Amino acid sequence: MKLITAVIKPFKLDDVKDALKAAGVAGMTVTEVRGFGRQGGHTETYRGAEYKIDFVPKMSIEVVVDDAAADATVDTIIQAAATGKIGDGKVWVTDVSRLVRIRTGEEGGDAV
Ligand SMILES: Nc1ncnc2c1ncn2[C@@H]1O[C@H](COP(=O)(O)OP(=O)(O)OP(=O)(O)O)[C@@H](O)[C@H]1O
Repeated sequence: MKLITAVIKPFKLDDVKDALKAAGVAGMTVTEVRGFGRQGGHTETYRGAEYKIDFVPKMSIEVVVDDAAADATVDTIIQAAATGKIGDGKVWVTDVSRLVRIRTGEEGGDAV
């Protein structure tokens, strides 16, 4: 199992969610976060306000998928989240050692 974490522009959340659902992803977690990348020294506009260097509002997405689906899921997120402009975000992949569905006790791929 892989945990795919993506930090994206908030207005791209619906596009990414729709693309992931279309790709068959069974669930996801989203969190409002703030952060910065290499855009330091530049400005970004969010809801009409300009942010400089400091923490820019972003959405963090977490999706756990089978190993075989990880690369395609990353590609799906990139395609849906990209604007080509600075601050589009990042996506990274982490190994998951155990996944359990609390209701049934199912584990691993059965619990996705
Ligand atoms: N190294 C990192 N570790 C953790 N989170 C990061 C890292 N880099 C960026 N982020 C998160 O991703 C968000 C968007 O990053 P950003 O798109 O600015 O990355 P970048 O690599 O600087 O790319 P760009 O050149 O497009 O700005 C940041 O606001 C931050 O929340």
